[in-house]
Amino acid sequence: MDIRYSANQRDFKRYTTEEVRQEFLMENLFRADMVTAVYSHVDRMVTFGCMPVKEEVPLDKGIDVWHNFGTKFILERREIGIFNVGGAGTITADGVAYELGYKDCLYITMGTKQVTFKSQDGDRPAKFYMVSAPAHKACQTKLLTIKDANKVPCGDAKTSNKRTINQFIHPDVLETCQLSMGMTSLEPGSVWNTMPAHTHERRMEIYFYFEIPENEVVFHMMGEPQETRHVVMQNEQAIISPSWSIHAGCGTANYTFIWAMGGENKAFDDMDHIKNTELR
Ligand SMILES: O=C[C@H](O)[C@@H](O)CC(=O)C(=O)O
Ligand SMILES: [Zn+2]
Repeated sequence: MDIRYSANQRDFKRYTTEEVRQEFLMENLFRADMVTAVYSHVDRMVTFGCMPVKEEVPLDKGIDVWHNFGTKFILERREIGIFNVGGAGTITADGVAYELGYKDCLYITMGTKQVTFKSQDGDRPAKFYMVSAPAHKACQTKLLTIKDANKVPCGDAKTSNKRTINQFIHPDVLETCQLSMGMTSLEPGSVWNTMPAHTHERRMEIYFYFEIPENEVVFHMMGEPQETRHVVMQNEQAIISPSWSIHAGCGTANYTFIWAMGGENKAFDDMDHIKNTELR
């Protein structure tokens, strides 16, 4: 399994482009009938990707669970949030089947032994993007559609950041141990997410960019507010943001992204905003 040990903000200042990418960027998440997993030591958050084509693929396919997690099954002491960013598919969790269309989300509780993924049509495979956090109690496994999400319109076309934050796995919608996840959609002509940028010392965050049109990219900004770097990201790539790092992006076209957070608290608005003019 791809393991990322936490990098600190002092050494980060001296990283080359390649070192920044190796440390934080996650590529090739969706490989046919495989599970890709990246274990980050930042809050022990694990990012998974699975694209079932011909097979029904178990979450632990190709993963030595005892070696990497020290448990008998992956969700023995973990919870997970899953978004489908591909064709229609089915997730089966301990015998219960959940149908997920495009952009539907499933939260699966700690204690779930068997999780498998299947596509309805292998020619239009489902793509399951997932983030898992350590958990300490069982919550309710729940399917959340875009209709169930708490919608927060924000930004403005004048500042090129008109967008809707869809809060799916969020305290107002669903109880979890520490995971929160949602999806932010930018309107055509709006390309900036987040600004003004923020950090949240008490949580880490992972961004997964998708719906980036062909030949377009997103310049993802990271680093301490006064020591920023950018990572040029392509469609369906994800990036880790430690608590000390801003996380904001500017696309060469509009796009959508899924954010996932874990750490000390679940208070969505617990952010330390940085004035645009104070960034360096
Ligand atoms: O801590 C919260 C996260 O960074 C995102 O929800 C921000 C976001 O989706 C946006 O403003 O575009
Ligand atoms: Zn954030």
